[in-house]
This record gives sequence, structure tokens and C-alpha cells, in this order.
Amino acid sequence: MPYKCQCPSQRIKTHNLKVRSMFKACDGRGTTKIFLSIIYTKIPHQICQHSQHSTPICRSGKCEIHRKCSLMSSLALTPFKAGLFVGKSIIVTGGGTGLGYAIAKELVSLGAKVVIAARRIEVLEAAASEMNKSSQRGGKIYVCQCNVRNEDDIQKLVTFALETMGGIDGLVNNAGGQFVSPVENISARGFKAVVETNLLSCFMLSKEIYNRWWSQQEDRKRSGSIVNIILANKNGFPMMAHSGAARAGVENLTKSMALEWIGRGVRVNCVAPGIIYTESGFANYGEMAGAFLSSVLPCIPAHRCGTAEEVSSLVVFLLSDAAVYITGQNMGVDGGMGQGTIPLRPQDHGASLLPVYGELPMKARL
Ligand SMILES: CCCCCCCCCCC/C=C/C(=O)SCCNC(=O)CCNC(=O)[C@H](O)C(C)(C)COP(=O)(O)OP(=O)(O)OC[C@H]1O[C@@H](n2cnc3c(N)ncnc32)[C@H](O)[C@@H]1OP(=O)(O)O
Ligand SMILES: NC(=O)C1=CN([C@@H]2O[C@H](COP(=O)(O)OP(=O)(O)OC[C@H]3O[C@@H](n4cnc5c(N)ncnc54)[C@H](OP(=O)(O)O)[C@@H]3O)[C@@H](O)[C@H]2O)C=CC1
Repeated sequence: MPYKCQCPSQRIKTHNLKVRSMFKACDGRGTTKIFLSIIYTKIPHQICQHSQHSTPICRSGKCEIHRKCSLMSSLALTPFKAGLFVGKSIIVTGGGTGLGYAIAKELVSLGAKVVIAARRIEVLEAAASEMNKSSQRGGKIYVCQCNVRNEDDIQKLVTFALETMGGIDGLVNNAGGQFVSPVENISARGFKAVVETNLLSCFMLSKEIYNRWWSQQEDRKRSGSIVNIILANKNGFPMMAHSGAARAGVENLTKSMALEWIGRGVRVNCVAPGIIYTESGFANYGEMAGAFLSSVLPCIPAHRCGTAEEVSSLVVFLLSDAAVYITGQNMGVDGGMGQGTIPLRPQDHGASLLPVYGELPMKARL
């Protein structure tokens, strides 16, 4: 099947725009879509000539287009100035995959020392060896196995970070997740597991670092920044109610910590991603994910998923001194969804809420 190129290379050439990152997706029907996020760095012309994209699609990952896609991904750069995080030490939980990986990678490319922590050590090690290739100016990734639901593991993580990096300037509470279920089918243990994974973990790790490091610093200039990754749950989170509730807890905890710790120079903020395509994240939902994506994309004002790098930029900004007057906030990265409800649950239940007062005209019904 001939490949229909959607690459906006003409625009890039004409306006000399800058390209930061690329999102590619095979739709399984022989078409590869290439989305360019036209922002920061200049795309080399030889990579993005319109004519070079008229190749038939393969799904092996080895064709010319895939090669160019990978090349483009590896060109993804940061909008922040080189060396911005030199001398800074940061913990990113869940940093071996998806959003956490993108955040850790951007930080290390800016010179930070970063501990990535999660349960699967082999995933962390593979990620670290990849990321260390893009490290700049002394940036380095260290790995630490940690189940964030376990308080002993949390204490060991903080000990490891202090010993290897000599301090902690930033924390990204990104590890998290949930499973899909209607409320009535969630067991108490299941609900508790999700609350522990997303809320208790954030409380335990933030507190541990505060008590052992931030509260001990004489020099308040060496301040701390915590960024909590939550999700777009402003109007509830049907089919993942446990997670919606846990993240609402994180948002409120964020405000309390922000107000209590501001005197110690510690800032605390939330980032609420909308629907961000990460291979690892979506793999948790198996076949449901594909169907979900096709029904949900038209409901996103931007008509596309976000990329991990688009979340990472905001997280890195909040960690940086550029955000020194920002604390207690929750910011969405959601393509215009306004941190609203993700329509996980199709409303195909019929007229279950019948009007009690008066008649509802036919045209006002589904
Ligand atoms: C309707 C359409 C759906 C579309 C799907 C696309 C969704 C896109 C959403 C976009 C927004 C959000 C994106 C993301 O969050 S991406 C990140 C996703 N990553 C993860 O979720 C990974 C982490 N998740 C987990 O580790 C688990 O879900 C959990 C937090 C629960 C931990 O599980 P674990 O097995 O370690 O827990 P326990 O062994 O302690 O078990 C405790 C109880 O939990 C019950 N449980 C666990 N998994 C499930 C399940 N899949 N379904 C039902 N119940 C589950 C388990 O049974 C235990 O309870 P019981 O003893 O009572 O049985
Ligand atoms: N992708 C999206 O559309 C959205 C994602 N989010 C949130 O962003 C965060 C990252 O998601 P994403 O990167 O997409 O998905 P991933 O599944 O790739 O990331 C989840 C990460 O958390 C780690 N993790 C999960 N449970 C634990 C645990 N108990 N202890 C330690 N680490 C744990 C996992 O590693 P391991 O399994 O090795 O422990 C994994 O690295 C999550 O909190 C997610 O809920 C929010 C909104 C939208």
C-alpha cells in the first residue's frame, strides 16, 4: 500500500520552524502517521524531505521510515538551557518506563544526577544504560529497586539517594497506576492497593526526604521541589474510581505540604496528564487500549494523545529554579481536556434517570 506522507516538512522548510520531538504510530492498516512537535530544535533537512517519505510501510521496525522515526526520536531535545541541572540530584519513581523515563532522560541531558526507582530492576538497568548515553555535563542515572507501597523500601531508597548523590534537590512521584473496573466490582484490597500505590507512596517518600534532608538544611538556598504526577480527574474518574480518589488525595496533600514546607524552601506541585501515549502504560490494558483510543481521540480538543516529552517539559520546569514562586498548584497537560473526565465508560445505559417533573421532549433524549 502506498504510504501517504503527513510530514509537514514543507512548513518546516518554509518557516524554518523547529522540531522538538516526534510521535509515530502504526495504525495496523499499513499507514504510519508521523506527528512532529514543532517547537524547539531545528530538524536536519535530509531527515525530513517530503519526497523521502513515499516508501511502503513495513511493521518490522526496520524500514526506511522507521529508521528515520527512530533517528528523529533520538534527536528529541530539551527546550531548557544546557547544564541547567548541573549539581542537582533528583529521584524519579517509575523512572524506567514511560513518563518517568522521559523525565529522567531530560534531566540527565541537562546535567542532573537522577535515581530512578521501581520494582523491576532489570527494566531500570536497561533504561539507565540507555539514558546514560544522552547524559551531559556529569549527569548520571542510578537505579534503585523499590516498591513504593513498602515503607522499608522507601527508607532504603532515600538512604541510597543520599549516599550516591550526596543530597536530594527534587522528587518526582510518578510511579503509579490502577486497573479498570466499575466501582461495584472493586474489592477492598484492590481499592487499598491502588490507594497505597498512588497516595500513600507519595506521602511516605515526600515525608522521608523532608525529615532526613530538607528539614536539616541550614542553607535554604538549596531548596527542594516535589512534583506529583496525578491524572485528569477533575470530574471523577469512572472505571478507575479508586485511582481518581487516590489522586484527588494527592492533589490535596500537595497543597498541605506546599503550605507547611514553604518555610524550608520546599515547593510542591502536581502535574495532571490527560491521555499520554506511552507504550508501557497502555500495555497494562491489553486490547482495551486500542478500542479506547479510537473512541477517545475525537473527544480530546487537540485530537491526539500527548507525548511523554510534552509532560516532561512541564515537570522539568517545575523542578527548576524558574518555578521558584510556584507552589501548591495542579497543572494539566491534556490537549485542552481541562483536566476533565476521560470518557472511559460509554454512556449506553438507556434512560435510567427518568424525569420526575414534567415530560422530556424526544429530541432531548439519546
Ligand atoms: C474501559 C476502557 C479502558 C481503556 C484502557 C486505557 C486506559 C488509558 C487511561 C489513561 C489514563 C491513565 C493511564 C495510566 O495510569 S498508565 C499507567 C498504568 N500502569 C499501571 O497501572 C501499572 C501499575 N498497576 C498496578 O500495579 C496494579 O493495578 C495495582 C496498583 C492494583 C497493583 O496490583 P497488584 O497486583 O500488585 O496488587 P495486589 O497483588 O496487592 O492485589 C491487591 C488487590 O488488587 C486486585 N487487583 C489487582 N489487579 C487487578 C485487576 N486488574 N482487576 C481487578 N482487581 C485487581 C487484586 O485482585 C487484589 O484484590 P483481591 O485480593 O481482593 O482479589
Ligand atoms: N500515560 C497516561 O496517559 C497517563 C499516566 N498517568 C500516570 O503517570 C504515571 C506514569 O505512567 P506511564 O509512564 O504512562 O505508565 P507506566 O506503566 O510506564 O509507568 C508506571 C511506572 O510505575 C512503576 N510502578 C508501578 N507500581 C509501582 C510500585 N508499587 N512501586 C514502584 N514502582 C511502581 C512501574 O515500574 P515497575 O512495574 O517496574 O514497578 C512503571 O515504571 C503513572 O502514575 C500513571 O498513572 C496519569 C495520567 C495519564
